Amino acid sequence: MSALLEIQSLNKGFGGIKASDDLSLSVEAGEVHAIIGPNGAGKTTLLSQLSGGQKPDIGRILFKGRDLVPLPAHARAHLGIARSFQITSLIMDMSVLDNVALAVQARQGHSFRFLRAARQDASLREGAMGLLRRVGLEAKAQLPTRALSHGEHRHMEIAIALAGQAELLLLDEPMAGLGGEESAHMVTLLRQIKSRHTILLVEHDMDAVFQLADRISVLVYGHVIATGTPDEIRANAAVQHAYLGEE
Ligand SMILES: Nc1ncnc2c1ncn2[C@@H]1O[C@H](COP(=O)(O)OP(=O)(O)OP(=O)(O)O)[C@@H](O)[C@H]1O
Repeated sequence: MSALLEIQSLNKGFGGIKASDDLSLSVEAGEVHAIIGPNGAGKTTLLSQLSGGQKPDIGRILFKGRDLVPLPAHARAHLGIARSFQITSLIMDMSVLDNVALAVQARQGHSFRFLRAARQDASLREGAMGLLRRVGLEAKAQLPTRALSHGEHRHMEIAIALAGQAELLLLDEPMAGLGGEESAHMVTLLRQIKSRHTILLVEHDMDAVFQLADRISVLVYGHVIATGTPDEIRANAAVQHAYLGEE
């Protein structure tokens, strides 16, 4: 494996708070790399710096050797990085299919998102149906989005993140708010996705993290205190002290 993403000495402060503190880690092509850490450890701030929502004060983010820091969010998306949001971006009054078709259209580089065009364009609809099939929502394509459960909305968000065929998916708490059965469905879905995409996963659900991750990095006060396989992280005394011991 080779490093697809190399994060080098990121620093990001908010007033006196160091949200990223000399943060370095690498994500290998093909792996699921989970970021765990207590509330306020800087996980969301890290994702924002990767997707382009925020700029680091200092540091480099190399994606396939190219520094992303000077690039705006849309340029990073164009290079093959997609982020799914903790806060849903779905349009509830639209059908499931239309939501995903718009995402396919947007990722094809159209600067405006016209619903009418998305509805009439067979290739967009077929692309969107293919994505809905991948996340198990094909049968619900014509329903209004608001008719779906919270768990199904999270699956839709994964379909939207997949619309751009990104090489690297940044997933922000995909398990948030899901019940037991819904979480199990999401784990199964992410396992399937894993074969075709590299995934950086921020997640509080430790069962899901330990089932899915090839490697885990533990963030505490903006700094990576350990990176390793799930077994290595479980056995790491500093991690147990800083985080897992609290569970
Ligand atoms: N825009 C901001 N302005 C000021 N402080 C901020 C801002 N964004 C984040 N912070 C602070 O930076 C630190 C890291 O926040 P961040 O949301 O990245 O943590 P997190 O690990 O994602 O937390 P959680 O697990 O609760 O989602 C926290 O102390 C937070 O209060």
